[in-house]
Amino acid sequence: MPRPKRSNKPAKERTLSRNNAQGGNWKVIEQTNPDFFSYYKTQKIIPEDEWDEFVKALREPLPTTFRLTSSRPTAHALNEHIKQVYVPFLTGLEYEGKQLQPPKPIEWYPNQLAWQLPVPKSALRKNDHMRKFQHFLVYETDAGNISRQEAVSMIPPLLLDVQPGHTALDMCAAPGSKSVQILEALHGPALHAGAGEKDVSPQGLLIANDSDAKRCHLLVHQSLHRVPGTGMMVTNHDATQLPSLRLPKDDKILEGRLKFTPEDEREMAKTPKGRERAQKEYDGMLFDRILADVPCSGDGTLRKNLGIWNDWSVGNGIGLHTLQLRILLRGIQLLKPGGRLVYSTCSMNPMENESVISAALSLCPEMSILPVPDALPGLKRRPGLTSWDVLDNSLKPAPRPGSEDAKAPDAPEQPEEGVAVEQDNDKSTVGGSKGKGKGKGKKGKKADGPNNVDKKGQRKAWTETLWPRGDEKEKGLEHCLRLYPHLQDTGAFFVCVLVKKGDAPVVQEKKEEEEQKMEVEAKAAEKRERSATPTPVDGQPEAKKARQEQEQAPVEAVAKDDDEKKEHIMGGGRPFNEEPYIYLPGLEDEQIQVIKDFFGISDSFPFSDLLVRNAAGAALRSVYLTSDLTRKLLLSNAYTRMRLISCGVKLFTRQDSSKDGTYRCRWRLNSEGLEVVRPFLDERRILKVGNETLRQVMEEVSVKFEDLKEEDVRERVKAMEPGSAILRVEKAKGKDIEMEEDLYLAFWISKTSCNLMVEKLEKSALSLRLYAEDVTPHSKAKVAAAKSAADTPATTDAETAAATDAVEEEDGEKVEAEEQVAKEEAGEEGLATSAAEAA
Ligand SMILES: C[S@@+](CC[C@H](N)C(=O)[O-])C[C@H]1O[C@@H](n2cnc3c(N)ncnc32)[C@H](O)[C@@H]1O
Repeated sequence: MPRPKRSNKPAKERTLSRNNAQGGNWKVIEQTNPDFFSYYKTQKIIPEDEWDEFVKALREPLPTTFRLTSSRPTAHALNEHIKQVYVPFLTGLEYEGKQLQPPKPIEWYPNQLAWQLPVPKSALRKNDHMRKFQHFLVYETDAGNISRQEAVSMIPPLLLDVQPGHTALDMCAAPGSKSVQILEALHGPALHAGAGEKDVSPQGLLIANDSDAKRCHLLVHQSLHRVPGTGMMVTNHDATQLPSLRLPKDDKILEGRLKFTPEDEREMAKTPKGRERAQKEYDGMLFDRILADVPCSGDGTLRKNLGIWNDWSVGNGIGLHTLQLRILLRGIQLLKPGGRLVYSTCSMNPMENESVISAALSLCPEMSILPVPDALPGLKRRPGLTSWDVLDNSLKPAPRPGSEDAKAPDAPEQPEEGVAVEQDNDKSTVGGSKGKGKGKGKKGKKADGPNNVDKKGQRKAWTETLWPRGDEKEKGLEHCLRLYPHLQDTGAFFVCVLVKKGDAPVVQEKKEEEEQKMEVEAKAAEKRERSATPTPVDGQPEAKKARQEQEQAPVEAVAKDDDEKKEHIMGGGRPFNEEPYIYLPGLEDEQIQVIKDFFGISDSFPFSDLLVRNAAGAALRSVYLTSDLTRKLLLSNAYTRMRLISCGVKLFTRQDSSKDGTYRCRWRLNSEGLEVVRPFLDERRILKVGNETLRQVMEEVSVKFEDLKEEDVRERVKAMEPGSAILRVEKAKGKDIEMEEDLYLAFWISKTSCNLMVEKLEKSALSLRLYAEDVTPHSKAKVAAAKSAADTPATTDAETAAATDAVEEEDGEKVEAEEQVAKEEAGEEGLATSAAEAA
């Protein structure tokens, strides 16, 4: 899009008109900050002759960017759909007298699977064609086929070069856009339709970690569910203290084990015999790939986080330097010899970038920077700095430890940890382990607090690692990548690719303090598990007895217990109140045997990798599948030690109805796990239907057997045993589209009717793609309600407004709605609900 003409008005007015143009009513922010400009001019981050262009770009709104979930079978078809349908549809448009540009592929993104749309938000909302496209983006995002992500934020995972089979760690992962990219890479590249089946479960492992528990849950529900993987785990540690995880030297020691008990954990951590056993039986886990996308001051996000213009200070970056360095150093310890680590920030400040890298390289001679000049052809980048100044908040040289300046009584104190910003997703939030909250560390001029004095009550000196050491050229710091807004109309970013020598010695750091913390966790877990596990009766094994009792008990009651506030387990000084993960005894478990028979699951399915999340270790509500490697980890480390928030793929969910007698198997296949389990199923639960039936079940909440239009489908459904099934549509046809790949959807067959078991938004996305409109009952009801409430003139307005609101909601509100859908749409009860909904 041609940029709106810049006027010569002062910055304040310019900002106001920009906000109005975007349809917002934010408070006016002056897009200027003299300290910011002087600081970066002094640091010479931009050549003199590019400065004005750089500043101009910083003041422009950021274009919309998105990428396709490359590992999904639909990726290429959807990309073609954008090219063939939407690009022509969005070409030649005008808005307020200006030409609007259609989306264009991001040049350097592999396989042209990422796009940039340089159109102001107001045009997206108000131009009819653009609004339709926005609608499409919203639904495909909710369905997990598209991720809205800042272009430069896509770079670190690409340079990490993750391959299927790798073990990867994302140290600061929330909200998760880069973790999703890593998972996609673990899956391997998407296959073009018709290229045949591929293993849908990613090889290898990703541990996505974040120190903020709430953000960890966001990570699970908002991001990782897009690329369900049996080798995915989410943990909640301070990345500077990530524990070394054990892996068994010989798998035999895991035989017959269903969990790693807190007693095991305590023994291994505490007693000499236990330590000896740990050394004999286990290795510490190291990773092939590590991403350290650390909390940072975020001034690279100025184009969308306008508040940074006001809040920016030298101290914000300096205050995060030590935390960033400590995270990087822990990452280096956990990296395999020969492995690759990518360090990145959305900050332009050398205090958070080159100085961190330089210090780490001085401390870790086994590491070096990998030059990547040929990676991502088309990406414009600038080299890393090899010299910089450490300045205080008055932009004067800061006192270097040991220098005369530092000893002076009026030497400025080092700022505390500052404001950390997260760069991804359109809604930005302030993140950071410490230094959260605006204003903290601002201007770095707080009065002496406990953090600014050492144990002897002396003022803390500035950190030596902030300063360049003079060997930055030899260290190859110019091989770092600096991405700036004026180069390709993006945000700013810093990326450095580091590699560890293949023959580097392995350092398994073990802090006593860390072990003590783990012991406290283990004790608390033990206590909690004891109180949650029913006492054994009649000499039966605990888990079996528990399972039998629980099976007889009404599930509602169990569910209620599960939901009750759980005991907090303190770990690292922070609460940890997650349920344990316990493996089921494979086919020895009665429920799993029922599931196997009902769905016709082949013997080659890894039944021993199925687990549950409850202290009783019984199949009560959900059954998950993990990879073999995940299983080894979970059976060698207590979940409390791992601070495990989530792992594996939810395959089966218990489906209860008032008429339980109707169903031999009360378990339904989860949409999320469908692709994982499908290759192991025989034909008994697969219902092949044509386009007519597909349209029917898309339009109705539930369809009675006798109303099914396709006769053969009607007969087949009647003959099938009630319960969960999979709908298969070969080459589904819609308005102007014929899908190349077969469509598989979770389905439910009750006694007299049947219905889809797909999340509402996912159903809407599919409908839009197939029929170019949302034909689902959910959308109809919503639009009707919106129409009558607001007397909205056009259907599309209401739909788009609702959809736009949905994407702009806080991430946390977009949680998976499957259970609710299941309750509403399943069986006879579902019919009643749907009737009410339709009414
Ligand atoms: C820049 S954001 C990460 C963005 C993420 N990589 C993505 O692509 O979506 C930084 C994250 O670091 C987390 N964080 C802050 N301090 C941390 C620490 N000490 N250990 C681990 N995570 C930390 C914050 O909660 C925040 O989610």
